[in-house]
Amino acid sequence: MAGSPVIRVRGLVTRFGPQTVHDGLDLDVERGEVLGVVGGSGTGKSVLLKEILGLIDPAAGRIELLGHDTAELDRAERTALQARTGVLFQNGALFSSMTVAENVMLPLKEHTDLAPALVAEVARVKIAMAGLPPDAGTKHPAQLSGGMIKRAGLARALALDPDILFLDEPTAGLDPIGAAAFDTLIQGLQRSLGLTVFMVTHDLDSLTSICDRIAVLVDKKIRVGTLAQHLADPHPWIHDYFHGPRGRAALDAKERNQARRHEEEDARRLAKG
Ligand SMILES: Nc1ncnc2c1ncn2[C@@H]1O[C@H](COP(=O)(O)OP(=O)(O)OP(=O)(O)O)[C@@H](O)[C@H]1O
Repeated sequence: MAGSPVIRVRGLVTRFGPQTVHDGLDLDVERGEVLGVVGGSGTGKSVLLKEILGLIDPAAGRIELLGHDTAELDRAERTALQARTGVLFQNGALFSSMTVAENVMLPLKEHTDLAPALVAEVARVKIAMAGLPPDAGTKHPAQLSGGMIKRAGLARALALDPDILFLDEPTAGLDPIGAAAFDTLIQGLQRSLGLTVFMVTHDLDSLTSICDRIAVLVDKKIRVGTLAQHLADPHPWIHDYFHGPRGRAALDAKERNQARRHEEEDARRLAKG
């Protein structure tokens, strides 16, 4: 994770009318890490994601994305930079009048000069990478389950081989098995593609199982740390979040998974003799 951060936020202030959402927020996201972003409802997680992407302008502060100060870019430069990111919005944000394949092809048509046959082929590969069956490409969003919509949105987010993947509540609305499968998929893609992942989530299982570090939005700022660091943080919201019943259950599950992995390693070692 050496080198300059792929996202660097300094002194961010966000206001909507009289409401101040962020007040002097700083954040560094390192290349190749999975950063989980948590915080109470309305603390500005989604707004932060949109500001980093250049979809909302902050009232003050500086945001650097992949080494570029986003405020200094003209429209074309901003669009080119956005093409190096992929976003999975909370509800998939698929275009309902288009098939899944057409949704995935859209960024390729807009941002590349690839021949139509190649565009279709790339879309087919991305749909498979997102864990969807081949026939999913011909379906419309209304014909898909919630989990399939997330995967289709993910396929579209991966269309342009992004450096950074932004996920807004990727497991919200999925059952625990579907959510765990989605986490595994994200982790596999992150490792094989070397992605940086910025993931807004309420899902403690995702935080404990796939995130390298966790950013907590409290008091209009961010505190970033490992799970162990947050567990030792006396801030009341952070303490309640990680030590509450849901936090405890997720940590127990993490410990059980670790114990199972150690057992598997031991069994493999014994089998080898
Ligand atoms: N375009 C907007 N105009 C005015 N206020 C907004 C706008 N977008 C967000 N807000 C306000 O900013 C605050 C932060 O919103 P945001 O959606 O980022 O919260 P969040 O932390 O993602 O919450 P949740 O976990 O409930 O999704 C909220 O009070 C919201 O009402």
